Amino acid sequence: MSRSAHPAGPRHGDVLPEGHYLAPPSDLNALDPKVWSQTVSRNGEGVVTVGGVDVQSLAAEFGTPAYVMDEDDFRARARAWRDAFGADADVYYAGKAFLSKAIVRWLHEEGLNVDVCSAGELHVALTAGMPAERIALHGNNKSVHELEQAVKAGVGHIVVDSYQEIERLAAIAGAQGVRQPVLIRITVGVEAHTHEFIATAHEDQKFGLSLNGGAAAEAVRRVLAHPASLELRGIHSHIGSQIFDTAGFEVAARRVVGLLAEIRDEHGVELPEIDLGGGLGIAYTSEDDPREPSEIAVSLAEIVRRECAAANLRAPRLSVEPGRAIVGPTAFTLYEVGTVKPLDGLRTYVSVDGGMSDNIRTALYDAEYSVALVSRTSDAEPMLVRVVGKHCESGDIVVRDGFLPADLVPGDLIAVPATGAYCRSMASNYNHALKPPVLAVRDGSARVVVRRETEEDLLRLDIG
Ligand SMILES: Cc1ncc(COP(=O)(O)O)c(C=O)c1O
Ligand SMILES: N[C@@H](CCCC[NH3+])C(=O)O
Repeated sequence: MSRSAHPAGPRHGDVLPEGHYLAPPSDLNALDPKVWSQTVSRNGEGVVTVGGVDVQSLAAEFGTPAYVMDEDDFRARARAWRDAFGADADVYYAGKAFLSKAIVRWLHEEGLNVDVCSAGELHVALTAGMPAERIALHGNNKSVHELEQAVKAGVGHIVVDSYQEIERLAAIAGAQGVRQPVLIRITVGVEAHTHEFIATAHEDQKFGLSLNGGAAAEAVRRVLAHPASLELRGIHSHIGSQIFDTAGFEVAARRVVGLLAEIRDEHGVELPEIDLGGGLGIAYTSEDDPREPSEIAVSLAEIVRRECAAANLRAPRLSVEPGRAIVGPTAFTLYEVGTVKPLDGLRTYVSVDGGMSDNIRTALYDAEYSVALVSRTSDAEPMLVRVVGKHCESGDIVVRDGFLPADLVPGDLIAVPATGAYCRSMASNYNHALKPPVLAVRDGSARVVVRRETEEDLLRLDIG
């Protein structure tokens, strides 16, 4: 998420302030396949199409703003993870990135499991038909209600995150006469190279039980003290999100296997599973270089195999929990331009009909995004733009720095790619904005999988 310094690039007129880090792209009409989903292209008229449907038709039929999801691309990415990890591993899609009934059905069909972290996500996953044993429940402060629902449904794993939760869950499972399979979430002490707010394996934060401080080993003792109601299946580690450098995962894998060996030595049990979490980064701009799932699968499996052999342990079953890497690149947000406001010597502000209510990531994490004019092509010079929303907030920024053609006018459609993850799921009703719909597009047809909110929806909760 850090901005990389760019060497003094080509200058186009005076569009780029002196010393600016970003260079204009050589072709403003090009759609970099790194940041756009696989079926996106331009048709003969220069209009962008996805899944065989052009964005003008989408805007005319469904309105803007809208999240437009490429179903084939989603399925292909889900399958790529499934295939990369193979039959000896499980891939849990992290539902927090974006969850809906359609997504759950696609995951089910493609052979993936789901990780949920609230009763709400659990409800969606179960309602859409995901078998409970293929669901894992996470959370650092799961309520009694959430634990009861999960045990009652028969979820495959509950990932425990505190001593108090171990006791709570043991009591709940005991009361239901269930022996609940659990994993223990540990913090392995890795400083993941990502934004502070989304790094989760360093010591000073709320998730997990510390390996170095001994809390992880103590949690193992406490879970094993409830053999009738808790079945300790393994250890879980998640080091953070939007990570490109895989060294952190490798260190985590080594440390998790190290704990398995300590557990074997202290308790005489070999735990059969480990989960190394999610967190693989995606390309938000052409400068990002994510790794393929197949590379990650090979290196993680190899490290686990090697470390287990060295510790004389049977290799445990491996799980991973990618969210962003599956759904992030599959969708773009389609907006209509409302105003174009050039500020001399600075940049041009382009206001769209959405904003921080449909994409909070720029304001929250200083995240970078790309943007393109999608309703036509243009030969005009590039102009440096900031794409902003319509909220009462100067930090209401969707794309901090991007280039659009200088002949951009109100009514043009622009799109921000790679908004499939953590945009709709973190959307808000700030200023009573109506959350946009999610459209699934495939084989020349589009359908609404999550409808646009209406003003009636806003009033439904407001009982006066
Ligand atoms: C426990 C856990 N698993 C999986 C994920 C998914 O992360 P990502 O969407 O970065 O793959 C997260 C979010 O960071 C998480 O907290
Ligand atoms: N919501 C974050 C990532 C946190 C993932 C959940 N632990 C993002 O948009 O990048």
